[in-house]
Amino acid sequence: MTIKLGVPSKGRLMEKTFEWFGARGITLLRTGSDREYAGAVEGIDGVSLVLLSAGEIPRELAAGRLHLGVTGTDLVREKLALWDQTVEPMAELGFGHADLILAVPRAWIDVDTLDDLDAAAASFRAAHGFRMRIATKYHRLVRDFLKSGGVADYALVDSQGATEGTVANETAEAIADITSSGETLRANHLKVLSDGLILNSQATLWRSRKAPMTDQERVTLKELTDRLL
Ligand SMILES: Nc1ncnc2c1ncn2[C@@H]1O[C@H](COP(=O)(O)OP(=O)(O)OP(=O)(O)O)[C@@H](O)[C@H]1O
Ligand SMILES: O=P(O)(O)OC[C@H]1O[C@H](OP(=O)(O)OP(=O)(O)O)[C@H](O)[C@@H]1O
Repeated sequence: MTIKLGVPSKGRLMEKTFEWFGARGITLLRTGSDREYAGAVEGIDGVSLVLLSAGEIPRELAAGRLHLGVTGTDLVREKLALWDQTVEPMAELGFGHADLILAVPRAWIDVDTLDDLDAAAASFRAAHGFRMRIATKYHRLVRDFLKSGGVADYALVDSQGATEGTVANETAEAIADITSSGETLRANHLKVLSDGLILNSQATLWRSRKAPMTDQERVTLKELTDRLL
């Protein structure tokens, strides 16, 4: 029986996570061919590496199938309703920084705040006969944010990628997505509302509150976290 550590299976998050563990004397590596999602942990016994999509790590932690996992704050808050009852943040890793924001077309010169958006939403509905559409993959976070901001007259449109393109493609009027450098927003003629920051996110090491452990696994987990934190 081993402690299961979930890490994003590709891209920037995987590479930076490998570096972060490596700097603490724990080597994470992919094994097998380039395309095989198999991995190993060196430098400590009793820990196995599970490579999977960053978006699936919250669910696996909550289900207790992973003991530890690395993924963004945004994905944990979005995917887990009562996130603090199922997972515990152990360390912010200092990379994967991104802001979840609400943005509208730059051409909407009268819309700079949530209050303005609320007013624009009402006139949009009156003019078009349907609700202003906001494209996002962060349904829970956006709904909660708009509720607390007093905006109600909108419809969410699901967008799992290239979300900033939905406005030019006329499938949405506004978007809520992650931004880092701001390049993608600029290139798609969008601007962030002045009070449109929904969440600051970064890559974080999480511990499952739900994963069952044997006494030996408990000892291994303690040894691992002592070395990492
Ligand atoms: N441009 C960016 N800069 C920094 N971090 C980002 C950026 N885009 C996304 N992230 C972060 O990276 C993490 C993974 O996001 P991503 O959407 O790629 O995961 P995913 O849904 O698992 O993707 P996939 O299904 O393609 O594996 C999230 O926590 C997100 O905040
Ligand atoms: O502010 P920037 O530095 O331009 O980064 C923001 C972009 O990065 C992410 O997309 P990603 O490249 O992961 O592709 P996706 O559209 O498939 O999510 C995110 O969804 C934004 O589109």
